[in-house]
Amino acid sequence: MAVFTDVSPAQLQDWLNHSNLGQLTALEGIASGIENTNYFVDVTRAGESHHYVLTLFEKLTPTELPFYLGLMHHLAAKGIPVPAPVRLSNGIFWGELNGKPCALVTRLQGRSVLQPSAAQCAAMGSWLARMHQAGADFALQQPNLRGLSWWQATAPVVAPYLPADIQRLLEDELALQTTHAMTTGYQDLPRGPVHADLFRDNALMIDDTLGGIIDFYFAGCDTWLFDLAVTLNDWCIDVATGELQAGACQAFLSAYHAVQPFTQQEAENWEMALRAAALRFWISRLYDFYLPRPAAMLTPKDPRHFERILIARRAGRYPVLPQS
Ligand SMILES: Nc1ncnc2c1ncn2[C@@H]1O[C@H](COP(=O)(O)OP(=O)(O)OP(=O)(O)O)[C@@H](O)[C@H]1O
Ligand SMILES: N[C@@H](CCO)C(=O)O
Repeated sequence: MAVFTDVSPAQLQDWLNHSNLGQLTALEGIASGIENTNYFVDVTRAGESHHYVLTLFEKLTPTELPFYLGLMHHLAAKGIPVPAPVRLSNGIFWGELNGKPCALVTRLQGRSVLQPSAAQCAAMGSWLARMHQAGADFALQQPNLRGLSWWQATAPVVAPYLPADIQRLLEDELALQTTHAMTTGYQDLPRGPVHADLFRDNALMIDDTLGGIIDFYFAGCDTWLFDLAVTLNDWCIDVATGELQAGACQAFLSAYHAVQPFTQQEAENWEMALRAAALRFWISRLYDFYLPRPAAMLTPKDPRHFERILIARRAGRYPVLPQS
């Protein structure tokens, strides 16, 4: 269930009228997703059909939206397949419905895949490199709001729920990541706007082609390597065992490298990036598991999945980055 806030056809038609966006022909709540309320919305305008997704932001505040929606607009304008936000009559990309900030974005084709093939991992790697390049001249700056400062603030909140040995793992990794973030090697890594939540469920595939990437609402400025690590940790595993698949890793990393070659410095920071990416989602899943939102009838995602991934990366189980 992911319609936290109901919108009636009459309410939406009234909202569309303010921006002359046309006549509503279909409105359907979307069941998946855990962060926001989403609807599929069809309208006709000047005799043509348009297919959109309406998102009501349940937690985000209007101060964060210009970065996310502006980045999607910037990437879409450069031909990167992402939902393009619709500009409203107020000249910006977001408005308000039922007391929640909201946005209308174009609906993309495709379906998410549970177990991507090597060809699909390659499509993902190439998309990610092109997105990093295309985002490099985006004018707005916003940090990754689920970055180091958030881990430092949230780890002590979830730690008391964990057995002592797992608490020690959490504290040790956080301390190492804190020290690592101060090294010049880390600070000089290529960086810019990154998606930062590029899991399989955020990619819509049409066979081996990428229809597009959705859900930019954790995007922020961070190292490209962090984005790569988040994506590899989710895309290149055998879903049944959680272990990395060599063929998928190779396809994903080679495709990225062919568009945006890896630097020596990225190779040196790779293990810590993979560990950071595992730590980030371990902490957020622990938080959602032990401190769930009161109104949300949701099954929390398994935090132990990322505890195991962190342990595997600390033990050296990861592929090397290709070098030219
Ligand atoms: N632009 C789009 N085009 C096509 N389908 C979309 C689009 N945006 C969202 N969807 C559909 O809506 C579903 C829920 O969207 P999304 O994953 O963004 O949910 P969320 O609650 O906002 O985020 P989260 O993934 O963090 O739970 C997606 O799985 C996808 O099926
Ligand atoms: N991708 C996140 C969910 C929120 O975006 C996870 O799997 O924990």
